[in-house]
Amino acid sequence: MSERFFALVPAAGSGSRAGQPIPKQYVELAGRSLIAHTLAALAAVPELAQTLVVLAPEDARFAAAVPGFAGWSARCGGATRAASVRAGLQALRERGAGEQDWVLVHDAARCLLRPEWVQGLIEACRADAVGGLLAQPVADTLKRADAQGRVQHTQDRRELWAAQTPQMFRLGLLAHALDAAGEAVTDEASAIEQLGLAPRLVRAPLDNFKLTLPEDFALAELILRSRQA
Ligand SMILES: Nc1ccn([C@@H]2O[C@H](COP(=O)(O)OP(=O)(O)OP(=O)(O)O)[C@@H](O)[C@H]2O)c(=O)n1
Ligand SMILES: C[C@](O)(CO)[C@H](O)COP(=O)(O)O
Repeated sequence: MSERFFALVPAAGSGSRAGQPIPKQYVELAGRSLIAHTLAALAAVPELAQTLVVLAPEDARFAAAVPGFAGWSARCGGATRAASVRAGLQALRERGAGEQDWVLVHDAARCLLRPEWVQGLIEACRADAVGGLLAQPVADTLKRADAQGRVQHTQDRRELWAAQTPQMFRLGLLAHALDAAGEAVTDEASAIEQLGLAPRLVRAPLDNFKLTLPEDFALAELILRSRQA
């Protein structure tokens, strides 16, 4: 069987930094839930065989937030993003995904995703021995701070990129990397790097940002509405 591409969407977080009354993935923006925007973008990527959403075990909102969702969901989320992704990889295996299939892990909370960015990542990485991720070269001048909030020094930014998602690796390699890395890694690429491998960086736009803080929601809504106009 030829290799396939699966999307894996961790959506089991609580959104503790977002200041919302419900988990941030279920907040409504421009007429539908944040996660519904994310899944609509993935559904428009023809290369993807299927999308699996990782939910918290106690999740009771998904079905109403994404009516008619045609992909897979599994209530196997863990205490950390890494644990949720590991459980999601196992859920993909149980649904027939193989160790050589590609998995594109994408945060539910990056709801401004566009299908063409995903296609660009796939094109750039499908022949790559390691895999890669969407990312953006850092544009601001970077300061390292001390505990009092005063500048210690200015960091050279020339080789620095901000990691985004999707992050795309073969299922078997990613599962092995995450098992070895433990809970502390904040993205898939970090786990792969710890194996001594170098994921490919694929340049992506700034508006693929992750909704994390309260002020991110108004900006995301503005962008989503401007796309509808
Ligand atoms: N235990 C966790 C933690 C996070 N995520 C998911 O990973 C993505 C990125 O994580 P983040 O932005 O940190 O989300 P939260 O953990 O929900 O936010 P916070 O850290 O502010 O609590 C989100 O789509 C989130 O739902 C997950 O599936 N399981
Ligand atoms: C995966 C990620 O979105 C890449 O930038 C990020 O590392 C998630 O970090 P968080 O602290 O779990 O939000």
